[in-house]
Amino acid sequence: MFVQVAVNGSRTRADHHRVPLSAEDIAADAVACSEAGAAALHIHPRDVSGRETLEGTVVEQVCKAIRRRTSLPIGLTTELSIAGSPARRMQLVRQWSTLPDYVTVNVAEAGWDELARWALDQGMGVEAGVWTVSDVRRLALSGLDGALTRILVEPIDQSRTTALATIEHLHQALDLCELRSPRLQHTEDDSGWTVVADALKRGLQTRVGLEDMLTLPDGTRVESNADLVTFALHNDLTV
Ligand SMILES: C[C@H](N)CC(=O)CC(=O)O
Repeated sequence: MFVQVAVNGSRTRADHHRVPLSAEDIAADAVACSEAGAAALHIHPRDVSGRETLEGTVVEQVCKAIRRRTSLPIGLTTELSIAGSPARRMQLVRQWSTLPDYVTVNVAEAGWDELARWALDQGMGVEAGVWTVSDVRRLALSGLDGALTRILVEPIDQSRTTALATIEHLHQALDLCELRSPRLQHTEDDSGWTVVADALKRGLQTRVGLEDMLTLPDGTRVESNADLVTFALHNDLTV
């Protein structure tokens, strides 16, 4: 079972007191998640004030702090809202001197394909996030499928029922377009565990973490990212 952990996203300490923000906190969290059985990381680097950033100095600190302590593959966000514009995003990532193992690229965002091709040219992996059937078509037309680390199937801001319907449409479109990259399925908040359970039923990779959910399926608040990983790996969510 492949469970990635999204340790922080845009969450703040007001959301959860143990959201890791500094490079050292993220590295310590990564170690705990690795020991709990996580297969890979998804991280939003933060500056000293805790704000999300794609600045090269912070990316370097985060990657180096993690690699000093664990060999878990490191994935970084490239969310457009963090950089502000596609041009600024490219300017920032081109300054990275230490590279993560892969980046997440949202196909709905302007400039996604230039960013994905640049990342592949640098030897990084690319996770391509698809939110709609239009994203799937765009991804198919790009011809990037064979080069991707995985496709992220991500219904955004949807109720449980709507999320499951969207997922079904996304998989049908991916099949129709014959996109063969491994699929990881996840979403956030109330629908998070429903979508994880559906991923496991389908035999797909999935993702948990404080970015995606702050509670267990029964509403109990979790203490840490490692608790979420442990729960996903040691409970039969498919029943
Ligand atoms: C909508 C999701 N938060 C997208 C995600 O988790 C990947 C990313 O950082 O770009």
